[in-house]
Amino acid sequence: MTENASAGDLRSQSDDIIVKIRGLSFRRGRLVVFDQVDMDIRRGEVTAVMGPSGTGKTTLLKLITGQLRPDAGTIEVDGESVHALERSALYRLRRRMGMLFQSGALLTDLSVFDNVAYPLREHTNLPPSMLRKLVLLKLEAVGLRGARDLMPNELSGGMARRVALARAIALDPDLVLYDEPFTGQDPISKGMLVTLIRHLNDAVGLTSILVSHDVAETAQIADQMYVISHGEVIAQGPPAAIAADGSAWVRQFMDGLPDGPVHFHYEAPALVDDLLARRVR
Ligand SMILES: Nc1ncnc2c1ncn2[C@@H]1O[C@H](COP(=O)(O)OP(=O)(O)OP(=O)(O)O)[C@@H](O)[C@H]1O
Repeated sequence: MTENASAGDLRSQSDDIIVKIRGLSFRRGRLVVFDQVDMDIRRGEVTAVMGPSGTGKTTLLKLITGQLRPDAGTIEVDGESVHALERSALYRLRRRMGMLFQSGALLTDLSVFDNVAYPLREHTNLPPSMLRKLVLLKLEAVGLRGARDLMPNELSGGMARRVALARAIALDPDLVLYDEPFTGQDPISKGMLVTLIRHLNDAVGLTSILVSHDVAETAQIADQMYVISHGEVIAQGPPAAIAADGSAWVRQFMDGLPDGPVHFHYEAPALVDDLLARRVR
């Protein structure tokens, strides 16, 4: 074995973790969103991040992509410390991350084909014939090659989400971040998206981070799950281990119980004090 080969072998073993989060702390004013959080996202897997509403799941994705900066701690993506990178290096790293955000609507004036072609036109100088092939392959991967000429307003919600997914993988990212991909979908579209996320992850060789409230759907396809609440990781492991976790926090979330350690009310003074206070707001 040559020196290079052994170095490569070593790298492939230690590179098992593609996103490494250590001691992550982040506040929004007085609100502690994350307090000394550690997480490992393993390469090639689907990792779900779950937790009650407002617990910081979207914030976590924005921290991973460098849109937000932690107050303390580090986030490494493929060995690169996201928040230590110069702007141009951060943009290069971001190109390796596909994002399917809930709000990531399609460009309404562009056809399905042109929506998927958009990142390729922006970031590459591919000749048109090559670009066409790539776009058709991405659309084929989400089952919508035949819909290439439709406009976004001619698509169902589920189809639009799939086109957005084709666009998210247009630049062949290593990592895809999904923020609530199932929101607003009917059960059939939801089922289709669930299958598609798993299938793409394995067929294209991606790593997926999936933020979702949909416990059943997510548990179906995740290799690992993190449950976060009140700024901390309260459970982690494969779905079967989380399902067997008896802690009240985890049970409340996994079983969708309205009552439990997580309160329905956002932190506030006692209602009677608030109502009697001589204030205008
Ligand atoms: N721009 C902002 N300014 C101030 N506070 C914010 C801002 N964005 C989010 N927050 C607060 O940070 C916390 C985490 O928000 P985040 O959107 O990450 O939660 P989430 O877990 O994704 O919620 P949901 O499941 O409801 O989408 C919330 O309490 C929210 O009110």
